[in-house]
Amino acid sequence: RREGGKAYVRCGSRASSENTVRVGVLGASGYTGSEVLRLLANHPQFGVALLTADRKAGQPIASVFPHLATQKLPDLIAVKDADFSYVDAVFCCLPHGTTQEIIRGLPNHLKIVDLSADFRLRDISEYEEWYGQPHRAPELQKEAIYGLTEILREEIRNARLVANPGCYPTSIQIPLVPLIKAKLIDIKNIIIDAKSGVSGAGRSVKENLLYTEVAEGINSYGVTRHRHVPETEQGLSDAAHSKVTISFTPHLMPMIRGMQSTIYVEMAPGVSTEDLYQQLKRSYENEEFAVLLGNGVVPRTHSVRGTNYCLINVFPDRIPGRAIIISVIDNLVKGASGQALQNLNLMMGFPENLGLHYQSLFP
Ligand SMILES: NC(=O)C1=CN([C@@H]2O[C@H](COP(=O)(O)OP(=O)(O)OC[C@H]3O[C@@H](n4cnc5c(N)ncnc54)[C@H](OP(=O)(O)O)[C@@H]3O)[C@@H](O)[C@H]2O)C=CC1
Ligand SMILES: CC(=O)N[C@@H](CCC(=O)OP(=O)(O)O)C(=O)O
Repeated sequence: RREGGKAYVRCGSRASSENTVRVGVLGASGYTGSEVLRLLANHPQFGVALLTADRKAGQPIASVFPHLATQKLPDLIAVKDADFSYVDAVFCCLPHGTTQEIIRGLPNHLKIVDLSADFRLRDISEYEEWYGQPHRAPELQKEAIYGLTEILREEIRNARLVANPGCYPTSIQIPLVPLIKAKLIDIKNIIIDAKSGVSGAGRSVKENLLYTEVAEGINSYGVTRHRHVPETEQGLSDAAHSKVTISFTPHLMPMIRGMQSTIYVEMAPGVSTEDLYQQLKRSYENEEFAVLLGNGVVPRTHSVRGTNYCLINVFPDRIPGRAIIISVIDNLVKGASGQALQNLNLMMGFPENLGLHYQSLFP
């Protein structure tokens, strides 16, 4: 189909409609960009209008990602060559730093979901401290809404620019925000042991991501200092109306996708594990993608592969007064592209679950 002289391609196989939302994917040759395209293949309202890349600009997407050869998609072009006048919304799947420069140059009519960290931290000086670079679009930071859908749904609906959360902060905040709001846990005594699949680090070549260094081993990284700490503390502190501090250690696991956060908490005096469970049950009983397992079932990354679910459960610790919470997501879906699509659905006035009806690929 052509409009304004440009080809755009509707995803999926359903009949086209004049109301199709024309979506651009900036950074389509990366992991989160290609994951957006996988999800859009089943979206009834969004059509892909534009794909960009940097080094791979000029190539057909199928030569970068053969699994996308089954979809009719535009070729990858450089951002500078893109005509945004025929695009309604963009997923910005670009590296931190680069993103600010590119987003500040985009026209105002676009709805933007930014998957990078560039607009997640409200405090610009905190961004500059943790990301080690000046912020080049502080004026846009003021209008950005943090895209943790289950917590900030109403704000997201009216947003033009959504800062999609990081994968670790998503897996941590979904279980902890309701518990903190209800004052059920000690906000100075939260310990998080988190693990990620290697796709969490993106597709660009890095020595520590070679198969030889990732397979058959576990690598802790960012020990005592990881940039997801301020992001997570910002969200948890909002819930507490007071400064929350966390101990957080991420690990790189020899798996492609998936993320688990095992969270150790001290309960407030008189609070039981059952109270934590009941609070999460009340908070998420009407949520499609935040699911409390119950019955002592242990959440597994295998259960969320390719899905937008966050599976959670709560367990009593052997130490009285303490509890263990386990939360799993797919880092590329609820931790990135799936939550981004959930947010754009809301921003465009659609049900938030459109195009997100996936069960896990198991085994
Ligand atoms: N991977 C994950 O699980 C998650 C990632 N994120 C965030 O999402 C964003 C994208 O991540 P991911 O997809 O993993 O990254 P990748 O490294 O896989 O992809 C990056 C994309 O950006 C393009 N790009 C790189 N530099 C430039 C530039 N200077 N100008 C224009 N385009 C450029 C690349 O093009 P080319 O290939 O042609 O070089 C590629 O398409 C990052 O900010 C990341 O932190 C957020 C949550 C989870
Ligand atoms: C395994 C791995 O390296 N993971 C990345 C986190 C990916 C993510 O959520 O996000 P943002 O980069 O968008 O913040 C890391 O620890 O930096």
